[in-house]
Amino acid sequence: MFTTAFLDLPHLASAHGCVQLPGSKSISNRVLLLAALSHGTTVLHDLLDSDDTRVMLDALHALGCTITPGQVTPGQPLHITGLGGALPADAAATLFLGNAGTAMRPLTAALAVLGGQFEMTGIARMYERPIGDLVDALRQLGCQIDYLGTPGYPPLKIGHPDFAAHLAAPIRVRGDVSSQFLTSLLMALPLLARTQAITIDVQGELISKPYIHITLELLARFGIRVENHGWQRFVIPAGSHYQSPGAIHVEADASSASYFIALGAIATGDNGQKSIKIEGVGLDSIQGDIRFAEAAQAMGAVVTGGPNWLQVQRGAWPLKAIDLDCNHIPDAAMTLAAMALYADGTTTLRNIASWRVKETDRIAAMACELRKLGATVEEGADFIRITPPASVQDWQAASIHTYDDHRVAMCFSLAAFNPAGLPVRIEDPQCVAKTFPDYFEALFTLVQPSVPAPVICIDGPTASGKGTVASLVAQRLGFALLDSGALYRIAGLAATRAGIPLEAAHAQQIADLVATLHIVFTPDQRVLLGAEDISLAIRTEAAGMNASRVSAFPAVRQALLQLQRDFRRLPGLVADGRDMGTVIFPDAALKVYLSASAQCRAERRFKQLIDKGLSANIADLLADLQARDARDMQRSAAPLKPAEDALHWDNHAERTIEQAVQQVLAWWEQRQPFAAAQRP
Ligand SMILES: Nc1ncnc2c1ncn2[C@@H]1O[C@H](COP(=O)(O)OP(=O)(O)OP(=O)(O)O)[C@@H](O)[C@H]1O
Ligand SMILES: Nc1ccn([C@@H]2O[C@H](COP(=O)(O)O)[C@@H](O)[C@H]2O)c(=O)n1
Repeated sequence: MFTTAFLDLPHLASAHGCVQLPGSKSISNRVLLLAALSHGTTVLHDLLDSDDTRVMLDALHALGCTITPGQVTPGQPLHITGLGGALPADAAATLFLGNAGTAMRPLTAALAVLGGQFEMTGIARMYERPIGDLVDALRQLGCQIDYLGTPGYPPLKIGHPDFAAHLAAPIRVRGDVSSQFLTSLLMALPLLARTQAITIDVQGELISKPYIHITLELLARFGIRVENHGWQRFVIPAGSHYQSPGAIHVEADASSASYFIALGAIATGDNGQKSIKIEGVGLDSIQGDIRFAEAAQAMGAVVTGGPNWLQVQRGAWPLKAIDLDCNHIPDAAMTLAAMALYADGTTTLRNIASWRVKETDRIAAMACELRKLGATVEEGADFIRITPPASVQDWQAASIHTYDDHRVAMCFSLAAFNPAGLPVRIEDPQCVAKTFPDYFEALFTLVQPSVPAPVICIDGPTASGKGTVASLVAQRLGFALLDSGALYRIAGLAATRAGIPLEAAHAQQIADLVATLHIVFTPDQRVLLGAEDISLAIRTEAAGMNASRVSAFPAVRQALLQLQRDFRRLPGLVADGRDMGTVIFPDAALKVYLSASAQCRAERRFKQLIDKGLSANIADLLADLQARDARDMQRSAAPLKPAEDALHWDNHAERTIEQAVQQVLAWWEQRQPFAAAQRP
């Protein structure tokens, strides 16, 4: 997951390939709660691991469920032993539910029915998301729920219920604000239906019926067969009780599929040879958002599918503008707003009032961000109308504010295919953690940029600070990192171990050896040669000197050339070394040359070694680094020198690491088209 302040998507040209989607959030949090309320142990396969499922799991732990392993682990099922429909009389807990509506609402209902002393808390936005209609419905039953802040909104305090004389009458709940209120009652009230049927009457037109469909399907898997009377009355039969189904497989998230369906419609090109294959969810999905596929088809996508997969290609281009009631696909409909940027006219999405009370006011958010890109947008209480930028010149490079809303972030990644060749900046990209933590990584495996991914080169002599600065710049931008010196160090180490003299006469032998090496840089910055961790072995001063010797051989440099260029990937690369800007990436978007006096560098290296617990002597270090400088600068092959277009930073003794990092980032920012004025 990208945890950077922003993520710059370079302009993207096309897409194709296969993506395996993470589990559905709606299904994951429902089955977690249903398993927790049941008798017996449920084995859950393919659960989503995200912010919203994590808060649910934490809450269930706090309530006393046995859960192994303690968290969602890729490829491993999760075993959850339920509470058997009851809590100890003295049950008490404060539950933090973040911004997860699928946790706050159903847990509130279940705990209000089970009784205890609970505080239901979350982040600030959760306290702006209404829950009053659910609380009113639960109070009709005799549940004890108090508001701890603004009436009608979390945080809440739950006590022990008094059901005397309340169960016989139908429970009334509004269905026109959020279908989660009805879902919550449908999941909680079977706990009271052992001896008598419970009836729920929906007030107003029920919105988002497909989500209720998911709830009913999953309830049936856990032994609760609810009668559905025309989506206005639901009856939980007497004698209902939760029973674990044993094992459940969670479908991939149909809402998450919408971004990749849109990607196929927008970016697979006209010749019909490329496509996006989506695995984990098919046209027979129980999730309502699968009907996004129909909306995408109406806009021109060619969608085929089977039981557990979808395949999408571009059909009509430009896409066709549509006018659609989106009540049945409220979440995925946001993706249509992004597709509307590529349509042949004005697209209107109607009946989406629920957008106003989601993670953010989504109508306002989408309107604001689409306008930044150059679209003309009209918004109403329950609709949005989008006209794409009138011409290529009307597109603007935008820094997209994401409002802590995963769907805003994912939708606007699609704007990187704009016809104007502009990059798109996604602010706070880690908001996708709510449902799809690795969304951008998945996207990057499918897309091709219109020009090679951007590179920032940081060259300079030994101990000038390049490695330190490059690593921090890469972290802040979410870019990959190439420590090219490590490759020469590995070459020197491998040759020495193989007994090959580090002399020009053996250069080809060393180069041949280098070509056979299996080198891996791990995400936690360890270096593996085959299975061996050589991170420390290559960091000695002797290894640096050997690297300097082998690096003077053109054959060795040639053997490492493509390996270095292969580090270039989306969203970008920071490369440090001696010839990054002059030889390896001559087209780099930014080249920086770091320098510092030999004395300053020797002192820094001395401190670095002492801090690592290694013995060192400044005079020896100074002599060594001067020898290395001389060899690196004087060799004929790719000598150390600033690229002609490099920017210089004197990293002298008075300057801090952070100053150097800020300077490089400032130079980088100057080359980006995102106007600071756009940011709210
Ligand atoms: N202003 C600064 N900028 C960068 N590094 C600094 C600075 N001040 C102190 N240092 C320290 O200098 C030491 C040397 O830095 P670093 O290892 O990044 O250099 P390098 O140029 O990559 O060296 P080499 O090419 O030998 O790998 C590190 O311990 C780093 O923390
Ligand atoms: N692009 C590069 C990088 C490094 N070298 C040589 O390797 C030696 C070790 O590099 P460090 O950055 O890890 O200290 C260095 O002294 C250079 O001789 C190179 O030639 N080209």
